[in-house]
Amino acid sequence: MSETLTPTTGDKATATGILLEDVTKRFPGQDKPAVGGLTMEIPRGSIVMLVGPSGCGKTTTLKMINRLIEPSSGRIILDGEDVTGIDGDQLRRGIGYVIQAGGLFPHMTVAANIAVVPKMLNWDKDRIQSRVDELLELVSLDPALYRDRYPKELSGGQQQRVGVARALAADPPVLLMDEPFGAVDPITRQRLQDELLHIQSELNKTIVCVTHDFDEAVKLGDWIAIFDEGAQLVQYDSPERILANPANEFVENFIGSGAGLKQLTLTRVNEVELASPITAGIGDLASDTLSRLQGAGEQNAVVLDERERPIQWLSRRQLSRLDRHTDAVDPKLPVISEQSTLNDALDTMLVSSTGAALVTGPRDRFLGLVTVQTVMEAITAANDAAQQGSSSAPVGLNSGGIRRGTETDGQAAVQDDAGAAAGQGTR
Ligand SMILES: Nc1ncnc2c1ncn2[C@@H]1O[C@H](COP(=O)(O)OP(=O)(O)OP(=O)(O)O)[C@@H](O)[C@H]1O
Repeated sequence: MSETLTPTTGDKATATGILLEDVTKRFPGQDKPAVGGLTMEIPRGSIVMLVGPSGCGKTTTLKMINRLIEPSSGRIILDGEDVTGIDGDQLRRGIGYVIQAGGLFPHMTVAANIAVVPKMLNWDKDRIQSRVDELLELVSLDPALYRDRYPKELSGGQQQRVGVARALAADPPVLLMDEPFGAVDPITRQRLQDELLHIQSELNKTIVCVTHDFDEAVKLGDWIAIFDEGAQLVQYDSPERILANPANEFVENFIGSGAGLKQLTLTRVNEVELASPITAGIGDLASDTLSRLQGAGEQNAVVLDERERPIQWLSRRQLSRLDRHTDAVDPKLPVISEQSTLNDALDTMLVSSTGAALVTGPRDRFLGLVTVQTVMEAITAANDAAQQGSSSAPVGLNSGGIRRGTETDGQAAVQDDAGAAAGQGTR
């Protein structure tokens, strides 16, 4: 393990999306550094969540990556290139940045907001226009409806989506997000999280995201960095291992109660096997559907519209009173996305008291059913995996903040916990 502990060579940096190397930030007039001697690998193509108490240095760490805040010392390396000294504006054009409530320019339309960076990069008009529409589709906003609106004509969730589209406009390899879903209601937040995961499964960006919400960190993060004051890394590991083996009492308190239930947040619906119920189309004879149900020994059938989206979920009894399936959409259908967590699935099932939820994929197409039974089996599997998981965590350590760190400081800190950060070794 020890050869992976000193990420100071060019080779190592190339394998890493982002590398913070012994980075310190001191603000004038503050006696302690906001970020003290932080060394941290952000693996390429992964989502790293930064969590920790208020004022511990999360945002400062994030903003040093795109140099909105200049480090007092240390180096920032992006895809193998030391960017600590390059022009900040140029650097930021290559890094997507999303802040709370989208941070949109109020006097510009949605399209103009998304086009800001492509314009700076001198893209031609047609290319910008088609990119804007493509991105609006990506974040699930109909371009024809939304491209000419102003931010104030959008809901909070829609503004946030446009913020994500804007950050992705020039297809940057790195996306920085500061409390991106902090300003929206819990249901919208869940949807936006699911969409981010959808987008990430397509685009595979290197994402660093600050959040106050530990559940959000567990849901979105490939890796979670838990900071204490001065951006001292207390633990940097997979959500599974942090939940199963919190490094110390600070982390335990941070996780809060219900670590067992939080395991449900670790598994997404697309990782479990879905059941395939009987389905029917609009206009089909209900009696046919009923006899197929009876033949299969099942109780409920799903009615799909012409684009294969679920619109009704009917029991034998409801079917027996029907002639043909109509196109009426049941607004109370227990539908979840394949990117939803099993926690979300269980919530949906409990509210609808059906013991199952309908799962949809891209463009809301019906994929199958997830049942309580599936959820229970997945919890057992997740627990087993957390106990056995062996992939090593990225490097993360502090050199000691105020006193500049030595090699020995850093190594001692990491060896503490099999590669996971354990800043307490140096404090
Ligand atoms: N521009 C600044 N000038 C002086 N001190 C600052 C400045 N920005 C941040 N700080 C201080 O640096 C420390 C870290 O702040 P930072 O915003 O990074 O914390 P955070 O973990 O993101 O907090 P929160 O969760 O509350 O957003 C805090 O003590 C803060 O007061």
